[in-house]
Amino acid sequence: MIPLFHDFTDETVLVFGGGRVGARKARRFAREARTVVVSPEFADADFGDAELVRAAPTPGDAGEFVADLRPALVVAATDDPAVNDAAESAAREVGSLVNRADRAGGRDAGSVVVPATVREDPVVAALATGGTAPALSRYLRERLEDELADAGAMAELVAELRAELKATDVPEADRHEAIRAVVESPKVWKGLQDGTANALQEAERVMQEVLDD
Ligand SMILES: C[C@@]1(CC(=O)O)c2cc3[nH]c(cc4nc(cc5[nH]c(cc(n2)[C@H]1CCC(=O)O)[C@@](C)(CC(=O)O)[C@@H]5CCC(=O)O)C(CC(=O)O)=C4CCC(=O)O)c(CCC(=O)O)c3CC(=O)O
Ligand SMILES: NC(=O)C1=CN([C@@H]2O[C@H](COP(=O)(O)OP(=O)(O)OC[C@H]3O[C@@H](n4cnc5c(N)ncnc54)[C@H](O)[C@@H]3O)[C@@H](O)[C@H]2O)C=CC1
Repeated sequence: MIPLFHDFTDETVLVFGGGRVGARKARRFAREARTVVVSPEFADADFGDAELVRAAPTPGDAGEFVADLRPALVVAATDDPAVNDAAESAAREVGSLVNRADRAGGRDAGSVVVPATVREDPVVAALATGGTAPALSRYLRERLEDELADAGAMAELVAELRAELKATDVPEADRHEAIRAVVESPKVWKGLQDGTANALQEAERVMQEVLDD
């Protein structure tokens, strides 16, 4: 399986099932998408900004919600395999992506897995285990959170430096080398911990060293 990134801004995500798993998926997608959760009961859990619709669609009814909302993604997270099957068929009929929360293993095109995610905006890392060990994805995610703690600030710094360099007549190969030297510099990473001004100063020094060579 190959991870891809999908921008859900201005899209709709439809979740069937309001248990612990439905709540976790809803929280995740509601950060970015209009998210609607359909379920007869809602676990005493945080659903983020998702809209909750109290209903218990039969397998025959599930398609109506999909046809009405035309979601970019349908999440099948009920404890009823027949309803999850119907949610998947309905999603495929209208060309939506589908996430089967109740299935491990390989998937056909259009059937996606939700990875464990570390978010240090604008940096995002996704982890999965091919469905073999989701608890391991979770554990590795927790470990990576520390590792990536300053990555967002580094990305913003590099974006600034790239724009600056692109506006000069420094040859492309030298620009690339200078940027690589910045992201690999322990002193710049250290500077990010002490405040952006320090990091910027150190990055300018590292780049100058490369460009003077
Ligand atoms: C295939 C996949 C489909 C999908 O949901 O997209 C799937 C399927 C299943 N999960 C099951 C169980 C658990 N899942 C978790 C946790 C997470 N599961 C997530 C993703 C995925 N789970 C996809 C594969 C990802 C990969 O390849 O690694 C994460 C990463 C993302 C998220 O869900 O948000 C999130 C961690 C988020 C985080 O913390 O960062 C825990 C641990 C916990 O809850 O603490 C347990 C209990 C321990 C255990 O069983 O391992 C079961 C068995 C149910 C049963 O026993 O009946 C199935 C179905 C089956 O295996 O048949
Ligand atoms: N992907 C993952 O990370 C995990 C997946 N699972 C799988 O996901 C399923 C859901 O897990 P939990 O949330 O822990 O189960 P749960 O039993 O707590 O929640 C299931 C929810 O589905 C709702 N539901 C039942 N019939 C429905 C219908 N016709 N339409 C809409 N909603 C309906 C129930 O009211 C309940 O809120 C499990 O059966 C299991 O197969 C379980 C653990 C983790």
